Amino acid sequence: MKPTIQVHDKHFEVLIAQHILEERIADIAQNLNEDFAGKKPIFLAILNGSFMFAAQLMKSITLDCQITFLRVSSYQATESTGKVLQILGLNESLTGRDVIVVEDIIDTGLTMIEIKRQLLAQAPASLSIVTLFQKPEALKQPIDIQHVGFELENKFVLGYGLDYDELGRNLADLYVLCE
Ligand SMILES: O=P(O)(O)OC[C@H]1O[C@H](OP(=O)(O)OP(=O)(O)O)[C@H](O)[C@@H]1O
Ligand SMILES: Nc1nc2[nH]cnc2c(=O)[nH]1
Repeated sequence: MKPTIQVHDKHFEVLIAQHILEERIADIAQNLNEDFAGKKPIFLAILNGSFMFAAQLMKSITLDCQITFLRVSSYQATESTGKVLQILGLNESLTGRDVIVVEDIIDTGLTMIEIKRQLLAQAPASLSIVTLFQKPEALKQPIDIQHVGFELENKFVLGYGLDYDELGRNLADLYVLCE
């Protein structure tokens, strides 16, 4: 039996070890270095979950580039419009820039679809999406993602920046909820 850890009331086991995650992140960085050779992209890392992925990715990026950290807040605007997602912390103009959005996970895809819509309104030269994890079966609408680190089954995961009720973000491996 695999060893498990407990976070709050739930048990998790290792799904992907740190060294595998970090080898794949180095490959993604290499692809980005090639895709954006001669350009000065701006990386937009979506907090909180992407902090560990973004830090590891940037260590292998050799381009002249900027990085900035955004938060998205979703709140109930009115009963009729339902959930509204607002991007916070974006002070730079993205017009004419090569923008690379860095996410930890795309699950239903609804967060990323809305982030994309708002960023495209600023007329960037290009908009690329990089996510460490994606759950293809959970996607609610098709979405163009340029770089995916790992495709996962539709199960709750934890660690490497991702939380369960705010705990577990500091775990160096990726864990999955035990069945
Ligand atoms: O594809 P979706 O179903 O929309 O889910 C993906 C979103 O969920 C996570 O963020 P979360 O809201 O948990 O915030 P956090 O990054 O601060 O943990 C993740 O970082 C994505 O932003
Ligand atoms: N921690 C965590 N956050 C998520 N946000 C969307 N999907 C997930 C998931 O599987 N785990």
